[in-house]
Amino acid sequence: MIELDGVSFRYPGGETALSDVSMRLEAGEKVVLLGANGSGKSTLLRILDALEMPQAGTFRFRGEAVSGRRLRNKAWARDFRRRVVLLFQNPEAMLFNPTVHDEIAFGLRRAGVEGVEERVRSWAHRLDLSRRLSASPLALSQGEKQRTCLAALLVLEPEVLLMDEPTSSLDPRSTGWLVDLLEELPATVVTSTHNLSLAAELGGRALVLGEDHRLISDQPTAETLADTETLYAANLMHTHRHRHGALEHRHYHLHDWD
Ligand SMILES: Nc1ncnc2c1ncn2[C@@H]1O[C@H](COP(=O)(O)OP(=O)(O)OP(=O)(O)O)[C@@H](O)[C@H]1O
Repeated sequence: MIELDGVSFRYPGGETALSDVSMRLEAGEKVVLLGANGSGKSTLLRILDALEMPQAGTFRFRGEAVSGRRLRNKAWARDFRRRVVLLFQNPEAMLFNPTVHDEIAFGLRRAGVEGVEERVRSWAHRLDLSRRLSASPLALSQGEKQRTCLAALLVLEPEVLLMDEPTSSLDPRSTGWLVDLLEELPATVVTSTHNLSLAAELGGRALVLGEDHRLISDQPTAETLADTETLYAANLMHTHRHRHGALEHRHYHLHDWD
């Protein structure tokens, strides 16, 4: 469903953000994207959402090359944007409607879909937002904002859901709920995180970006988590000194904070 071949990307005037990345995602796969700060996770998600175009390599969606020229075709772009959606790291970037209800309804109204009201209520219920439908999105807590953004995307019933560090503003209950939702969702899902303790729950397959912006590992998540060499190389693990009384020794530690 998604194919990247030799994709490299550099922001205007910036350093390389992605280097020679190739991978394939099948429909319905749940994949976790791991990498240290600055390794290129957000950039990769932005390319998969066609917000950035790689300077080298190709991105194919359902067998078709995604290019600037294709996106200038309004009907093609509208169809792509309904099928592939991205939950930004910062939910504020996505919220601009006066109420939570309008926020969730926005994409449906724009797409001219039938039964807007019923769909909005159903997703608000699934995301525990029913009591907040008339609130301003700006008056919500971070976790509620995140869930509102997610409802606004899921109501479109996308084929591909891309999520950039979604757990950073969620408390344990909401995180548990997100993990359960992922299990039920038929969509292909790519979730970025540097929280290794959640990786296995977010996807059965793990892609790891190294600090050189290359894809350094693509294997089942359980194998990645046991692969200390790769985790160390990706700077997802470190050693530090411990003191127990007069004794000092070194431990390996996973970087599992958000
Ligand atoms: N808008 C931008 N302009 C210039 N350089 C950028 C821009 N956004 C990101 N970069 C650079 O591209 C590289 C990859 O950044 P990216 O945000 O994709 O990494 P990340 O893995 O998502 O990091 P984090 O875990 O901190 O969110 C970094 O070196 C970063 O400084």
